[in-house]
Amino acid sequence: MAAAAAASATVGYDRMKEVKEFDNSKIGVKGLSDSGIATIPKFFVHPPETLSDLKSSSTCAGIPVIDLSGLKSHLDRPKIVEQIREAARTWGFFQVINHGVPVSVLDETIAAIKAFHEQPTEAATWLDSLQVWMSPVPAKVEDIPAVCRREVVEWDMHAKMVAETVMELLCEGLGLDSGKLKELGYTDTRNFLGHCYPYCPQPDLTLGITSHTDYGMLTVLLQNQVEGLQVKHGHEWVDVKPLHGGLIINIGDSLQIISNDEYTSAEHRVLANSSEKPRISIVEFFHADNRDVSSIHGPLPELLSAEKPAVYRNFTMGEFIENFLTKGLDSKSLVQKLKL
Ligand SMILES: O=C(O)CCC(=O)C(=O)O
Ligand SMILES: [Fe+2]
Repeated sequence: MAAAAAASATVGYDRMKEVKEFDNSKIGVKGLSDSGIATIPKFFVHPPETLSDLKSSSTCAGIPVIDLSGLKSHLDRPKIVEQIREAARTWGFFQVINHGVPVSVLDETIAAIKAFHEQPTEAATWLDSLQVWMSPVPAKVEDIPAVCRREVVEWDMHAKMVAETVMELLCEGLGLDSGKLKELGYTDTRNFLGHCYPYCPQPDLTLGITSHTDYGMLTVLLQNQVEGLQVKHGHEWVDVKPLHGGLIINIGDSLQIISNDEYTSAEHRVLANSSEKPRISIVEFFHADNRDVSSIHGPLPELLSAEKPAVYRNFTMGEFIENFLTKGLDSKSLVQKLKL
């Protein structure tokens, strides 16, 4: 990581040794936070270039909020399709409200993930996560921690339903049949992350998650009422204000490519948490079906014409997986690699 390079440049400072000692101590970041430390260990400090613009610089109201209640009436559907299309094109990030998932389910899911993280852990960054593969190789239910098992399984079902609704609208926004993207199997390849960002005493020196784009098709994100998520819009970082009852949707790199740049994946990051309350976020990623590494994806032929030629070359699922394994959360690496 860049932080490693910057920190290890300090003469006489052995970052790796300190990281190792910290790992061996089994205290974890949550343990540090709970112990009431006033300063964070040096190896967490990010380089000046990442720390210089942490504050949101934007004066805009925030990412678009789209009310899905009108879907019950067929008359409102074209208006909602247009709102989703515009948000996916210009922001790559939006919130949906009245999505059909009861607010009590959102609250229970957040409470369960919080309870999971209140158990003793050894997290090694300002972010601690529970990760569960839901499909195509689902975790055995017994493998999901008992404290949040029921809620994780239930959340997966709701997140899938919301993703399906939004994907249908996104298809229509591209002028395609509403089931077109489902053919790519995105609901069959999904993983669940239950993040916890403990209180950080020096939030100006580090980050929860560094800037990245999600690399799948679509992400459904549920957060509690603690701020921290920021989205890049143009050259500005915009705070995503918690909206009780809302769900955040963002476009991943794969969908940017498949839509031939009609939709965009936006860079986002999470600040270290300056609030005493832990920040909880629950993220479900939907990917194109990754079971067959030889399967080929790329800009949908239906979207291409002489005026709109392909902006990306096709790729195999194997190439996609390899890119993730080597590049990790490197923003837009897939988009850049495949650009013609
Ligand atoms: O915690 C959040 O709000 C965002 C997490 C995120 O961007 C990710 O897991 O990819
Ligand atoms: Fe992300």
